[in-house]
Amino acid sequence: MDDTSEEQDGKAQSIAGQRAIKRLMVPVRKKIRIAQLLAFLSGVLSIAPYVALVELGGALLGQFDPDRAWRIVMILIGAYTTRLFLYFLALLATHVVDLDLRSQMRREITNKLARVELSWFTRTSSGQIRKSIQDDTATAHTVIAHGPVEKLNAIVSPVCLLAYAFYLDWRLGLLSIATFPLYLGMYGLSMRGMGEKTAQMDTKLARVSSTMAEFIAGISVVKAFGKVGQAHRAYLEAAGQFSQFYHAWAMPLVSMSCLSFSWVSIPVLLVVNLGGGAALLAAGVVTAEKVIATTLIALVLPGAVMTVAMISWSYQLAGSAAVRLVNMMDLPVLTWPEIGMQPTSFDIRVQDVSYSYGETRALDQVSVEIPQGAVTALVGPSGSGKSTLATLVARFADPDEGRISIGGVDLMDMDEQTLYDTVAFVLQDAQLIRDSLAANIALACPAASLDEIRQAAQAACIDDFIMSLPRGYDTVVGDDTQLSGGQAARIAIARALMKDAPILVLDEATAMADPESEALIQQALTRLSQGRTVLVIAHRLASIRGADQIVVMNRGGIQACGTHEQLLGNAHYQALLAQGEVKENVK
Ligand SMILES: Nc1ncnc2c1ncn2[C@@H]1O[C@H](COP(=O)(O)OP(=O)(O)OP(=O)(O)O)[C@@H](O)[C@H]1O
Repeated sequence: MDDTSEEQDGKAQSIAGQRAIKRLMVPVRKKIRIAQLLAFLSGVLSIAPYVALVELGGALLGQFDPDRAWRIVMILIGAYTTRLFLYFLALLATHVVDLDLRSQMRREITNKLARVELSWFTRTSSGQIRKSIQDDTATAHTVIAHGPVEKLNAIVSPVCLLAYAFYLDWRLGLLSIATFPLYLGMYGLSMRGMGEKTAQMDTKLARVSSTMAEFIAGISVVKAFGKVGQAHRAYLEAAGQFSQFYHAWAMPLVSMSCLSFSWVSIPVLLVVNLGGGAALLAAGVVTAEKVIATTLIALVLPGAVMTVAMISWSYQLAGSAAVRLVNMMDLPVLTWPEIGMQPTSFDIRVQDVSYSYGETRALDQVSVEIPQGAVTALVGPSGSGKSTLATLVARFADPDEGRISIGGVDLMDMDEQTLYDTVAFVLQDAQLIRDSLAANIALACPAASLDEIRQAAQAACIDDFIMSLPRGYDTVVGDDTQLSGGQAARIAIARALMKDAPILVLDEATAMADPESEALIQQALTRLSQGRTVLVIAHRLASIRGADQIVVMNRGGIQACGTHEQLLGNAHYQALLAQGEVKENVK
């Protein structure tokens, strides 16, 4: 991507970020307004010390009046305490709002995740989800809890102070901002395009962290093949690009903003305000206390501009986080009927089903009948749409076109409980949870007794292994032990056996298992398949030969359907067998 399109992209991201922040704040807008009202009042009261200074000067330096001086001090203390108290209340209110909003967003996202299409999880990493729920909600903190109050205070306070300086004497007022146009002009120039640049920085940083994550995730393979240099090149390139971009952006920015600050540095402000003030004093048009008050006001004004700039930048930084949060909240969810229909038989009918992942058409007008109580094997080259078809039957997503029904009932007319009581699946990635082996097996029926769990484990050929572990069925996956792919697959089969659903969607997870483990898995699968409607993504010739029906897929369509013997004359089927897309059983 060239610099101009990156900048345009950055601009669009920056606008989208600010829109997303506004959208996130909608539920708390009223409360934020109340906090801002408190911050406004506190900002107005910031003039109290300067008013007191001038009045005290009058009471002590002019006609000496200790009672009046005392009253002024008391009023000053009261006003100053009230200012601090109001500011404290405003920040307290926004922090409470922030905590509420963050927990509301986290709850909303987790509720969403519970209803989102299961296929979304296959294309989204757990790292991305964790980042949104944990980090992005925390990034939003500055713009919810601090931004609205601190920015308003940083604007109201100097405006009131300036108004008071002009009220004291317009010439002193002008002196207090004499160098400001130069400062603001140069500072404004240095900050040009800040929003776009910040969005670009975020994109480049994300690239650095994703290339780093890819490099670390694949380090063992990369090392084993002696390609370390090649693999971390992507990371080095991303880091180099970020460094060049940051250097090109930050160097002129830093020098320009340093130059701009010199116009409001303390010596310059003192020379201008005290020098000019002394001249006016000598001319007898102002008093000493007024000169001191306006000089002090001039000294605090640049800080306020800095605060506004810093908070504006934090809004830019929070923009990308807000966009990710809004995207999560807007995820499309599967809808389920309140009262679902119950299938009375368990044959599956796929009618004219099409499904695309973005631009990729994975299934194109697929129709197939999967008879009850029989084993149907899906075979086809890699990418032909086998997994997509199998997961649509388990309603991981809804077809773009066409319908899938079980026992004549459209999947969309079944409630969630009925569907998942009817369909169990064992996929390549066994997905064990960080809990005891017993809990992993009894996931679908937590009330199951240890005896029942052991029966399922025995049928899945994994009981012996579990009993050999020091903590047996209490062994916690991930903490006490790590399981091999074959062992995890058998736990998943035991889990499906316990669930005892009439339909089984199966991706033969034997590809990576050793021969002994493969034989055990095969034995377990045979037991699991008995008496059920089975849709299996087959990787072995043995399971294909034994299947009641073989569906040959290619490029998202069905090429042929029949038994092994019937298909032997089919060119696609022969090609699959010849190319070894399905392998001989090792048993
Ligand atoms: N999450 C995804 N995002 C984008 N495209 C995808 C996704 N999953 C699959 N595809 C694409 O959809 C098509 C069908 O993929 P699918 O995984 O269903 O095929 P498959 O026959 O099961 O392949 P394999 O045997 O390699 O698992 C392929 O072109 C694939 O690249």
